[in-house]
Amino acid sequence: MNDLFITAVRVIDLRFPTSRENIGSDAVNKDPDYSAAYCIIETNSDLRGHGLSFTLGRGTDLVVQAAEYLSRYAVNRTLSSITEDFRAFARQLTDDTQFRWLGPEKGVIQLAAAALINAVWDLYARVESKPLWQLLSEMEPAQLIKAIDFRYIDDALPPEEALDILTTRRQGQAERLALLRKEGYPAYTTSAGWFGYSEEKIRRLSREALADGWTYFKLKVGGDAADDLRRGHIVREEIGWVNKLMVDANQKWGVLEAVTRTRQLAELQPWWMEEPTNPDDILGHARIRREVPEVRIATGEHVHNRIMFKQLLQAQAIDVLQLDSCRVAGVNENLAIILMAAKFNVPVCPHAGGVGLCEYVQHLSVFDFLSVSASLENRVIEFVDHLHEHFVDPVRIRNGHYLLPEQPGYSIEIRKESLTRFAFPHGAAWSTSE
Ligand SMILES: C[C@H](O)[C@@H](O)CC(=O)C(=O)O
Ligand SMILES: [Mg+2]
Repeated sequence: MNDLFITAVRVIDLRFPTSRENIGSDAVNKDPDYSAAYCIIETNSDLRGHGLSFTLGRGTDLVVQAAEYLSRYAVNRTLSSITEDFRAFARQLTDDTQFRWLGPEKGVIQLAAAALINAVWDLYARVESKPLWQLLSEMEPAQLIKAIDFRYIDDALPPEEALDILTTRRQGQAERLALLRKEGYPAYTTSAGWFGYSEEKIRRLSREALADGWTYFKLKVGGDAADDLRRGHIVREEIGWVNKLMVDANQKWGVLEAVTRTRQLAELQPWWMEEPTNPDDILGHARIRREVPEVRIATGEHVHNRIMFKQLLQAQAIDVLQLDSCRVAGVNENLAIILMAAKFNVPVCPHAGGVGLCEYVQHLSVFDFLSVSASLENRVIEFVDHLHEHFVDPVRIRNGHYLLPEQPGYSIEIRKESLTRFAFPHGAAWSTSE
């Protein structure tokens, strides 16, 4: 296909009123309206690129504004001028000499950069007529390396080592792909255990999820200690002790309280304890992990960039790395993080509790398995059973596994009617009391 020319970027403030049913609630984020700054890249052809960054409602307008500002680096360019030097494009977005003061590489501008960068990858994959995982896993290792910004991480992962991982892991790729085609990628469900759900609802949803074939379950904790344990035992009564249960505190505690509470929760035999404390507290995570060795420690959904992940790995602070497809600066930065995790031998289990995150991360995990880690051991992708009906190419789950996405792109395109109805504040979902 001839090179595409990017003519415009539209950014939409999209919000779903999930808080009305406590969907997505946790001990800290008690009333999330799953939302997104949603980017559409227009071109001189019928092809468009779609990308979003996940938000919780209020503040989405700030990410929209930031993405509108950053879109100047994509408009009036050919697609190939970006993809041939993808690292430079990502750097333009994350390193604008004035805008970067608002970060750098964190918060609103990082989310905005992610939405745009992911939209470019979506467009690129559509042009190549491949799902993103396939585009990535068929790219030459050297080409992938060219997309990664090694600044600030080459002390832990030099580009030559990353290249070596990608080159050696090509071996066996066909067999691994055959396995995924047959069985899918293992997953876990969070949808039974939201913080705002009653005990009856948690029991019923755990039972239903078990009947649907789920074997890994996650429960929100961080409330009253006795309540957390009681709710945990309800889930255990339903799923038994062979199936896996993870607990997620969403940053609720200081380090000392996290140590105490994680020890108490150990009686539930959690497969991991997630976000026990503030995500910026790398040494705090290391201490919790050291002082409660019987429980594995997971974090990542609020880790802003590859530099923080580098330190979590160097400090031996985590057992499970939960990258987020649009908290860091899109696919490019996630490639860096996946490669670092492989170097440190820490499994990646991506965060997907939000809108569009399941659609995104399935591609990253499949790529990880095919081209980087070459392992499924201790690896599961999160699944939440909400809002998939709004996607043109939604995730497909069978028996607790993600099936391989087949359509070209990054699976993130939202249906036109949904874009209209849930646009904030004038879409029908918000302007009328439906
Ligand atoms: C606010 C989100 O729903 C958050 O609770 C998701 C999360 O922590 C997870 O999926 O893990
Ligand atoms: Mg979480």
